[in-house]
Amino acid sequence: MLAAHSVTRTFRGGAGVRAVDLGVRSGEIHALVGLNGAGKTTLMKLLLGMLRPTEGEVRLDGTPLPALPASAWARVGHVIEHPLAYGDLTARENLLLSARLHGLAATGAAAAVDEALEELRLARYAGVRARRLSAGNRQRVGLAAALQHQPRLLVLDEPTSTLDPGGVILLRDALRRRARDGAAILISSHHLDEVARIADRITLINGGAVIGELDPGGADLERTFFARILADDRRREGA
Ligand SMILES: Nc1ncnc2c1ncn2[C@@H]1O[C@H](COP(=O)(O)OP(=O)(O)OP(=O)(O)O)[C@@H](O)[C@H]1O
Repeated sequence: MLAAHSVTRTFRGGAGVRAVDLGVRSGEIHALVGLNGAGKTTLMKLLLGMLRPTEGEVRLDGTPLPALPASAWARVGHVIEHPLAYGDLTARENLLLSARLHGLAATGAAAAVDEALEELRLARYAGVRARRLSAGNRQRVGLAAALQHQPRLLVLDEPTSTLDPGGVILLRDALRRRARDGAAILISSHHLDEVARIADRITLINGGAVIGELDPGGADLERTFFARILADDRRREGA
């Protein structure tokens, strides 16, 4: 559904993303893992058209992003860096706004918001202004906003970074349900054990490049992760 072809975007100083090929298929949860600064967020921004590649291209359903009609984005959900939450609006108002921005009509939006509040166990905070919510509950509001319009593509950057264990399980179940219904899902994470539980495919990114995949069912994922990164660092130092 979503495919990056040889995508490059470098910043002044040399950091960025280089010649990345990556696909996200319908019905699949695909995880991106890498160290801080490896390029995960940059790649996700490129995949969502928030950043333009200097080389290569990204396609959604075979169409290059610049040629997509605005309506194509209505069935995409994402959380990149800061979850959408206007501080002065309540959790419910934030979700209603996001639902309408994703093209849901007023009645459908209200029902979708109620379901999302329930799914992310946010109902008791529905009337609380976002700026008064805890970081974890704000993240839940951002995730609810990304999930509630039943997107066919989800791109979530570190979606569990501030969630408690209950929130992690809720999100895991929510993503599994979406994938079962055919959504294509890309997540980034630092939590290898959690990634192993949820991902069908794990791509390893280091120094802005994809350096391979990890087997989600493999033994000692952490050890393999560090060994692969170390080998790549050594290879590049030697190059
Ligand atoms: N707008 C920018 N201008 C210059 N450099 C940037 C910019 N955005 C990102 N970078 C650099 O690109 C590299 C990749 O950053 P990115 O945020 O994509 O990493 P990440 O894998 O998401 O890291 P983390 O796990 O810490 O969130 C970093 O070295 C970062 O400093």
